[in-house]
Amino acid sequence: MKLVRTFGRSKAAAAALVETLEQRGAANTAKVEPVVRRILADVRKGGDTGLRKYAAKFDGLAKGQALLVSREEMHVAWDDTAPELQAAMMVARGNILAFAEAQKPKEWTIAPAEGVKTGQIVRPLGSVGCYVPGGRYPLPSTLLMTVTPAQVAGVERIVVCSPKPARETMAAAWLAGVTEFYRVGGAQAIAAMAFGTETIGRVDKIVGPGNLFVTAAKTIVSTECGIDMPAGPTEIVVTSETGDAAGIAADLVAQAEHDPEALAILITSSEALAKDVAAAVKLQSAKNAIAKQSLAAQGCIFVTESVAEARELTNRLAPEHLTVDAAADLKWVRNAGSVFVGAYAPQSMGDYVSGPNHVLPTGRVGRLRGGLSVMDFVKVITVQEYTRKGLRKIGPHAIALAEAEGLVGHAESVRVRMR
Ligand SMILES: NC(=O)c1ccc[n+]([C@@H]2O[C@H](COP(=O)([O-])OP(=O)(O)OC[C@H]3O[C@@H](n4cnc5c(N)ncnc54)[C@H](O)[C@@H]3O)[C@@H](O)[C@H]2O)c1
Ligand SMILES: N[C@H](CO)Cc1c[nH]c[nH+]1
Ligand SMILES: [Zn+2]
Repeated sequence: MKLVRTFGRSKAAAAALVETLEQRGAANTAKVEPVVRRILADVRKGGDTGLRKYAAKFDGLAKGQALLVSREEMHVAWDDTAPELQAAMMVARGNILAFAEAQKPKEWTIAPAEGVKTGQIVRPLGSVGCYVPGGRYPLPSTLLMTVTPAQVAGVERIVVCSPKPARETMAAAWLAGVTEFYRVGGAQAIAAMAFGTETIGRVDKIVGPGNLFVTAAKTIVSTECGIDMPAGPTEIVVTSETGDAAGIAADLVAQAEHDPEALAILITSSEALAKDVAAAVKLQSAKNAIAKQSLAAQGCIFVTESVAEARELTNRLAPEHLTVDAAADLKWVRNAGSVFVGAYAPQSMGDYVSGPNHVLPTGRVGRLRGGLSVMDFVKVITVQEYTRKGLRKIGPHAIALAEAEGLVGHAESVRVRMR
């Protein structure tokens, strides 16, 4: 990992690096945009034919192979899964379910004046597409993380797309009760869910993580289909003064192993911790080819002049995963997808079993929102109800505002009911 001091002689270089990191999300999308646009256009025009062409090219889909993964295939996959893994999936699903239930927005009503009721009702989306990555590793955990909150929200039609689905992913689908699962991935799967094909009906919203191609495709289709957020190649920032070097290094290596494009960063004002973590990362990543590649390409350790500067830089980067030393640190955290507190909270626990979602914003979108949640699968619709008395009470204020805006029709629509 590159060691970068934010003061002294390397101050300018550090500032330039931070700017590059800030622009990384958009720059990465731009790199793959031409090829992704071509795939999207081909699937939009060619439907199943276009989809199959790319699924065969990138993921080895056989000619004539069914796109739909049958319930029977999922059942066989579940039966072939080792009991320990079945148990792990059940624990993960239970915790994700409980967390999503707790997060579900509530319906409520208030009375701003006598005879006036305002409130909100909560309704599920009609249909969603859950993208489950399957390029480098099968991610059954992502199937549980995307499908479960959609079910808690009450979404009627839940579609899953995953390229060359592994037995473990199909087993997770069985556990979650998935009924519409297609063995397609990449930008072509995003196109199919956004535009529809003969086999795959379009959905209202696409959620889930993926590599650069998937993330760029989601961003492009977002003008005509809802999306959750860019949840692209994994990012980790550890901001620590007192952490344990071996544990910090293990988290950096773990998240770096997702993708050569993954981003792993330590921010500290402690020169000694920086050096210890650098040495531990070198050792721990020695046999992990992908982690080694991403750490060499993007990994860096910022040594800041002060603790305050370390915190400010962390919020500027708005990372997907953030680890801090202690609960007191939560006070200064403003931007992050998910926060892990203390030496005994490996980020991998959040990836699998804690319950909060592991589908998290990348590319500094942590400035705008947290991870995927049940809120992504519902609409909060406001409601307002008046009695004649209520209208007479606050109607004149609406008339005053309407007249100030010159909207005489608005004013009259209130006045006519007050007579
Ligand atoms: N941010 C999050 O919440 C989060 C969560 C889990 C995983 N991830 C990320 O998801 C990603 C998973 O990536 P993956 O590659 O393993 O699986 P993936 O399913 O995202 O991508 C595989 C697909 O990429 C497409 N593809 C590959 N090479 C291509 C090319 N040259 N041209 C066009 N399309 C091409 C193929 O269609 C293939 O189906 C990783 O980057 C990981 O870090 C992020
Ligand atoms: N760390 C990933 C999010 O960036 C999620 C994941 C799934 N499996 C293992 N990890
Ligand atoms: Zn992970």
